[in-house]
Amino acid sequence: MFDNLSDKLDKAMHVLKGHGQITEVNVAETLKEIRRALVDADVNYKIAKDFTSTVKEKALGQDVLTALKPGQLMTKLVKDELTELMGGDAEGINLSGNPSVILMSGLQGSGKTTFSGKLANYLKNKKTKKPLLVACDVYRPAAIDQLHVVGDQIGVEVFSNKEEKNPVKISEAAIAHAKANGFNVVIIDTAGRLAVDQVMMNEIAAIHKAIQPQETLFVVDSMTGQDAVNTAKAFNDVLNFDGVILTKLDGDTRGGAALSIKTVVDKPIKFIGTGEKMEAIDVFYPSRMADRILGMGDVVSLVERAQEQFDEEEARKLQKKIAKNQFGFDDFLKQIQQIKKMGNMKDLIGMIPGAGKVLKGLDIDDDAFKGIEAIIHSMTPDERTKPSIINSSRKKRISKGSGTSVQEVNQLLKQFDQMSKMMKMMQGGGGAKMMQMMNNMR
Ligand SMILES: Nc1nc2c(ncn2[C@@H]2O[C@H](COP(=O)(O)OP(=O)(O)OP(=O)(O)O)[C@@H](O)[C@H]2O)c(=O)[nH]1
Repeated sequence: MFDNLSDKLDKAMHVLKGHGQITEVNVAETLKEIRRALVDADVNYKIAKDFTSTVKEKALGQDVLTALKPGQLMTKLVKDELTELMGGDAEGINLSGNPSVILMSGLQGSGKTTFSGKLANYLKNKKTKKPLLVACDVYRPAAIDQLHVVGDQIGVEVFSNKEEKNPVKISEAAIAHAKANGFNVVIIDTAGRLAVDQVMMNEIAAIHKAIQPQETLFVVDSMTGQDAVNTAKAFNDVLNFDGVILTKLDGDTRGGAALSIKTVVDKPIKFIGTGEKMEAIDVFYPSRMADRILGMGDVVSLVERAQEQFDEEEARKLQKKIAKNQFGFDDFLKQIQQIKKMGNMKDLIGMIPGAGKVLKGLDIDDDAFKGIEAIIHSMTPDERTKPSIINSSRKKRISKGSGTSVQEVNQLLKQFDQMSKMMKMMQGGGGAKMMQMMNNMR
């Protein structure tokens, strides 16, 4: 996420390294670099210029006796300003209505339908709501089918009517259906167009006026950079929406949309989409995002994700297995699946402070566990519970079955063996011995 920007900001801070204090001269060069980094990330020039002016004012106004070194001070000031630029405090969505009606707006392909599903899934699982999804695209039957596929996937009912060509009527009927059937949130997915046009704007304005939603959200593809900001402005002029959803932040986006939208439309970014899966949705926290941009990671989100996946019952079972020396490849596979549920590898690594810098240039596969999983899947149940029986002919068979080399199979077996020993030791509290083992593994 925002790798280029992070890199450039890091270099900009470097200018101050070795200087005892911030002066007009050394700060000027750093600020020039910061401005350039922001403009390169597709941030509007005026926003970038205002940004550096504020940082400069604050930097020169700081007490010279501050305990922070100039580089650290500048990083803190930039972090604070980035947070401010992206919206200050995190803002939730309004769920006060009964039902609460949420209207989705945005261009075709921005990720409206996918996000409607993600939001329904999030509200159902994390907020114990009973959501109803509504398909209001009266032009493309395929869009209605797509929402049904999403609904089936997450176990949420979808309201649609392919015969009705008036989206206002569909929305009203859906709300009546929700009231009669105990749904407390209604998420309306509307039709998008390839570009902003009057017909689409009139249509969504009419829906908006008729149903008076508690929350109108504008969904935008963050990969579209400055265009994202222009589209946001056009929609906001008509709808006066409540919040922005930035999708596809998992891609190679430069970050400009995230950094400029709040200033242009003065509406908060509420959620971000970080993948195609239904779980790839995150509440947007400006301060955590600023940390990530500055390469400081986002440990809070990482721990939260781990906690979400943590199952106490499973953990207890696992502990018992480890104690009895019964931890096998099936358990290992389960652990991998849990990690995978936390998000893609690139995203997770980006949350570890400093990791981005250390692993720079390394091509981390989205599915880094593919090879390991293939190897385990090629093992027999017996081999999974008693890896010690895997002799050389079995290794050959496993490598063939998984499309890997015998060397890779060997490597996994060795790592698994060391890991099992380490786990056993952790149970027994053999600290020093474990350190020795970790050193060996390295
Ligand atoms: N990588 C990634 N892909 C996404 C994300 N959100 C949506 N997509 C993909 O983007 C494409 C378009 O998403 P849709 O949800 O169909 O977009 P839409 O706005 O509903 O488009 P229409 O229904 O045609 O108006 C699909 O292939 C999605 O899988 C995201 O956060 N990350």
